[in-house]
Amino acid sequence: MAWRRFGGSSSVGDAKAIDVSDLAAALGKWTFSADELTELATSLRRRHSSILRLRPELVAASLELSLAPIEWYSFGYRPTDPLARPSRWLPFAAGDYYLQDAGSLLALAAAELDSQRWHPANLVCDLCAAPGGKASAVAEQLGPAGFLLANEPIRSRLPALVHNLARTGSDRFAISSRDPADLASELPGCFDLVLVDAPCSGQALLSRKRQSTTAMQSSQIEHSAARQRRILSSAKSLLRPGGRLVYSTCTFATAENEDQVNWMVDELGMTVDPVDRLQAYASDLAPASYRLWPHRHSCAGSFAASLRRGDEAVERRTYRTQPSVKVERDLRQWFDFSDEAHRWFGSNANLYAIPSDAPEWVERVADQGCEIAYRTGKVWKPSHAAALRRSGPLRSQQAIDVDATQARSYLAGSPIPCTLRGWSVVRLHGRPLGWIKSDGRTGKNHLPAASRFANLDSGR
Ligand SMILES: C[S@@+](CC[C@H](N)C(=O)[O-])C[C@H]1O[C@@H](n2cnc3c(N)ncnc32)[C@H](O)[C@@H]1O
Repeated sequence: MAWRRFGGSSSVGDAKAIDVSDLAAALGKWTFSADELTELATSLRRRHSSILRLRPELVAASLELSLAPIEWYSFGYRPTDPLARPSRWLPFAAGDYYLQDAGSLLALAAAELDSQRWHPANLVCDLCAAPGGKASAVAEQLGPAGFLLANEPIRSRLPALVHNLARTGSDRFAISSRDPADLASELPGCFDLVLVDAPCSGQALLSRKRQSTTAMQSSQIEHSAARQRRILSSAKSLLRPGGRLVYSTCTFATAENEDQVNWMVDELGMTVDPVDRLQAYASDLAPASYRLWPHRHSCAGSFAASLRRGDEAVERRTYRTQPSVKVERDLRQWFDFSDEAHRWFGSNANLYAIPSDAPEWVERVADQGCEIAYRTGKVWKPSHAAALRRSGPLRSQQAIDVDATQARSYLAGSPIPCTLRGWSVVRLHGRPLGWIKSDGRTGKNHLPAASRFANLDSGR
């Protein structure tokens, strides 16, 4: 599985100069003064450092890092030192935070994940989920009865999604890889909240050097806008009456942003649902629409909007829970499978667990969930995701606690001393890091190569 790393460099990029008139045309109906347009063009050549999105249960002060809060999202923090490399800090390897562009937090703020209005029992679909920047934030905020379906149609993008969801330690998610229209015909009216973080022309990615200036071309913008409308129609069908849709992009073109909001109101009959505390970022071109700009907000830039499906009746299907797959005997050595709290699905190569109160339809559409075990040849092994789980009776029966020095050594891939025999989870101050298998003296390191951290700073 590929682990997506988000670097924290703040150096000035060497991206090609951006033609100001091309930029003005690409913005569409949005207008800036000549000076501000030049400022924006300059800012698009600058790389903005990633920020930290903390686990909701953590208090920033407990990390003993020098951080300043992000204004638009309560769990977002920026290192005060612009040269800081938070991807090299031990708390990152231990799963205390996710690194992403501050602009990505706008959609989370629009979904009100960090507010009193968030409902932990929500059924959520992230329709365009990889690599999981938003899906992982949702998974961390779900409580009993809540569930996330993270959908990503491009299969090659699934490993990063799988990995980032595993890092949350939650089991309240499943992963599908369907075209949105297929999913909508399988699961009409099933969700309280659908996130559409749409594929787009990606003009904001210019500053992260993950997009070329073709992002400015009208053909690219029109192509993206047409695809977004198809996805949005499906997203509406997935919502229950009154359910919420949060639409977001990382591009500046109004054709892919405010125009789409107006289209959803006019053509799909949706209503807008303003987010009061985002008023400072409100767009004048459509209601309940918010923007961040690289030259104003020290991020790559983003757009988010909040809408609701009307109360019209939706014909819901009934689903029957599929019987759990039979759990083989050798899996019982690590976990208690006798509990009624879980359902199991998978194949004879991978076993996934979901809480037994997860929606009945999960096994119909899911390819993966929280992986508990996988088989190589005839031998079952416990999965890395199972070690990282932070709740529930499926926790390993055995764990060993290590200090920061041992944790760094383990995370770099080294064996560690362990007097327990067999499989144990290695923990740092209660945070699970991964598996070892010990002969009673030395614990062999079972961290997947993609989850190792060879260059952690020693002081943090
Ligand atoms: C902006 S990215 C999503 C980022 C993700 N939400 C996050 O926060 O990490 C858009 C995603 O949509 C996926 N995608 C591409 N075509 C799609 C389609 N027709 N329907 C749904 N998603 C699509 C892309 O593969 C990509 O992973």
